[in-house]
Amino acid sequence: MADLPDVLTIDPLSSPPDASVRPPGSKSITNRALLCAALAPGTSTLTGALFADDTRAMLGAVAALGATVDADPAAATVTVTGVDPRLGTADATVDAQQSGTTSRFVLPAAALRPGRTVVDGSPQLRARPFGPVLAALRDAGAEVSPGDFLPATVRGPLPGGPVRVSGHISSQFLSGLLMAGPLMTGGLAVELTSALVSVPYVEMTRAVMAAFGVEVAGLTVAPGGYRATDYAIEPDASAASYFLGAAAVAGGRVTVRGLGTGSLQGDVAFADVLARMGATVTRSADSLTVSAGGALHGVDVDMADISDTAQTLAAVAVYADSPTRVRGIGFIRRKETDRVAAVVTELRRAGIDAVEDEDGFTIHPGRPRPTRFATYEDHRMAMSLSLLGLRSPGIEIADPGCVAKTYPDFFTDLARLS
Ligand SMILES: O=C(O)C1=C[C@@H](OP(=O)(O)O)[C@@H](O)[C@H](O)C1
Ligand SMILES: C=C(OP(=O)(O)O)C(=O)O
Repeated sequence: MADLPDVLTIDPLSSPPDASVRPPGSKSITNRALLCAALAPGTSTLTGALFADDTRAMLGAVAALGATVDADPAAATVTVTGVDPRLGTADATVDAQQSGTTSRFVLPAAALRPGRTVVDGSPQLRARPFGPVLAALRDAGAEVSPGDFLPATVRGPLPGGPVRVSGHISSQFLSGLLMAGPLMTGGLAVELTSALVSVPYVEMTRAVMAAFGVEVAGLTVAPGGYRATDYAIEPDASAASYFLGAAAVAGGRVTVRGLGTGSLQGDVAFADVLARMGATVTRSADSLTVSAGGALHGVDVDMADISDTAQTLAAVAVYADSPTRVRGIGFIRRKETDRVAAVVTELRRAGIDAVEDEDGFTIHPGRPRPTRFATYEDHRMAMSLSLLGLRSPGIEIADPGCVAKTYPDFFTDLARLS
């Protein structure tokens, strides 16, 4: 990662972008593939992997579970030799840093180990919810420390069987349980006790598990095991939203290479939201292009399935010709920060009429004034608000280094649009 200053000024583009970009590997796919590979006897090679704080946290986590990892960041490749966690009797600790996926995915896998595993993370992660996955692991027969937050200690064996878990806070609890499912003695049958958010991420879990030889039928996994494989990871679709958003904001064209019609990532649907606003979207087997030139119109959209792109849309909505209402995302108040409050507060700081409600926000178009944006230790605040700087002068991003969570070279890649 390039050295970043404490505050970064974003220079407006001198002309509309006409660019082709390939963001780094998907965080979500990398962290699933790392875990499945770590649970598979034999050696798997992952290509196109993301190297960022969240995936380094998972690399550390799978090593703590006993897997052998050999990472080559320059080649975006990781070789993983898996182990059967049910043989792991030594005590272990996992530092999940700020990573929701690492922590929520590794807890069920760690609970397969007869040794004790302590899972902890940053103060930010300690404030995020863990109650549903910890309760489900207690249901499934693991020994789990009391409480609903990190640090948490888990210990197997994990008999499995029927478990109940909520879906309305995060889909990551369900994904984590499913991935440990084949190694639970009795397999796993999950019953959701509330409506699931972020649904495409559970489809992604099924797809990655299938690539490693495990089928999920509905929410049921039979006892069995993973098979080591070589696995290619697509570029990150949430990261791509900033470049597609840039095309919309600056009235140009951006192609994202590597995100084709067969993408496993729900966030590619962000392009469809831009299409509803008036942009043109073109898809091929291995790319996604957004071009914009005319007026952008506000939309009323439920983003419960693609909530990592809600802040991107908030930035784009500033330049539309009518208000944009985003619904269905109350649960993003418990991500890296309260993202609803944070994005509304920052846009208001720039003089934009932005209004929050319990379930989302409304952005009224306007002309942002020169502003130093706070970023709340949230990579997506930094990346999305930087889009305003591509069109409006005097936009500064405080603590730009927070993008290291998922996209260390984001600002270098953004500068390539000019
Ligand atoms: O499973 C995943 O890889 C993710 C699921 C989503 O979280 P929630 O299910 O908590 O909404 C998303 O916001 C996160 O960035 C990654
Ligand atoms: C919510 C996010 O991450 P996580 O939940 O994996 O920490 C994100 O990357 O926007």
